[in-house]
Amino acid sequence: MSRFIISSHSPNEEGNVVRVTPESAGWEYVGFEVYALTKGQTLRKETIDQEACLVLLKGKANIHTRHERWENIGLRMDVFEKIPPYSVYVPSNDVYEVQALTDLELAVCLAPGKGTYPARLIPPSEVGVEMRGAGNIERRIHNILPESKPADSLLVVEVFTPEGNWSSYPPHKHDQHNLPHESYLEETYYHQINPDHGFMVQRVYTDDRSIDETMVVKNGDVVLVPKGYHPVSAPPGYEGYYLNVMAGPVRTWKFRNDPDHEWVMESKLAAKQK
Ligand SMILES: O=C(O)C[C@@H](O)[C@H](O)C(=O)CO
Repeated sequence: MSRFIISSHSPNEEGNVVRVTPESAGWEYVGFEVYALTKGQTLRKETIDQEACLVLLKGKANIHTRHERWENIGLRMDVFEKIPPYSVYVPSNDVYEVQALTDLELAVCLAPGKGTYPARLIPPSEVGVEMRGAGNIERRIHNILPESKPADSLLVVEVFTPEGNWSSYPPHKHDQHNLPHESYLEETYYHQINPDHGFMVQRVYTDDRSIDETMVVKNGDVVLVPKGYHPVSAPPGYEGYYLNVMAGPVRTWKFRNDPDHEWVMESKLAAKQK
C-alpha cells in the first residue's frame, strides 16, 4: 500500500471513518476527517487553533456553533447527485455541534485558523460550478471555499470525473512558495467511486522523480499530496468524486503545469471549438 494512501475504516464510537492530521501526514497545514453519523447521532468538537469547513457530503443535519445555529440543512443524499453541498465554515476558538437528522456523511476540512471570520453557512447557491477541460479531460468542479471567499487558510473544492476521463489534468503542482508564479499548498483527495466497487488511478510524481507513485485508489480512500503533480484517471464504467482540501503559508491557488503535458489542455479545447 502506498505511503500516500490512507484507507477509511468502519465508524468508531464517534462515527469517525478517516482522520488525517498534520502530524500523521508529516506536513504543517492540512487536516481532514470524515464522519459517518447515524440518524440522531451528535458530533461535538472544539476548533481550538484550526478553522474548519464542515461539508455535508450526504444527508441532513442541525449544526450550531457558539453563536450561530442552522436547522435542517443538507440536500443531496449521495454525492453523485452532483448538486453542490451545504457546508458550514467554523473559525478557530469556536465549537461546532452536528446533529444528524438522517444518516449523515460529514467531511471536516481543517487548517490553521486566526479567528478572522465568523462562523457562516455556505449554501449550495454560493458554490461556484464550472466545467473544466474538454473531451476526455472534461470534469465538473464545485468551488465550495475558493480563495474568492473568506477564510484564513482553507481552500475546499469537489470534483466529478466522468467515466473514462482524466481530471487534475494536465498534471499540475503547487509545492513551491514562489509567488506570484506558484504557491505552496498541501492537498488531500478524499475519493468516492460510482459504482463503489470500482477504482481510480492517481499518480503523484515530482520533476526529479524522487516521488513517482501510481496508485490504485478505492472508494473512501484519502490520497495525500505533499508535493508534485497529481493527475487522476477514471476507468471506463466508473465515475469518480473527490473532495480536495488545500492549505499553506499563503491562501492562494497558483499552480504550475507539467511542461511536458500542458499542451493537452489547449489541444482538447481547440478540438472542442471545431
Ligand atoms: O482540475 C481539476 O480536475 C481538479 C484539480 O484542480 C484539483 O482540485 C487540484 O488538484 C487542486 O490543486
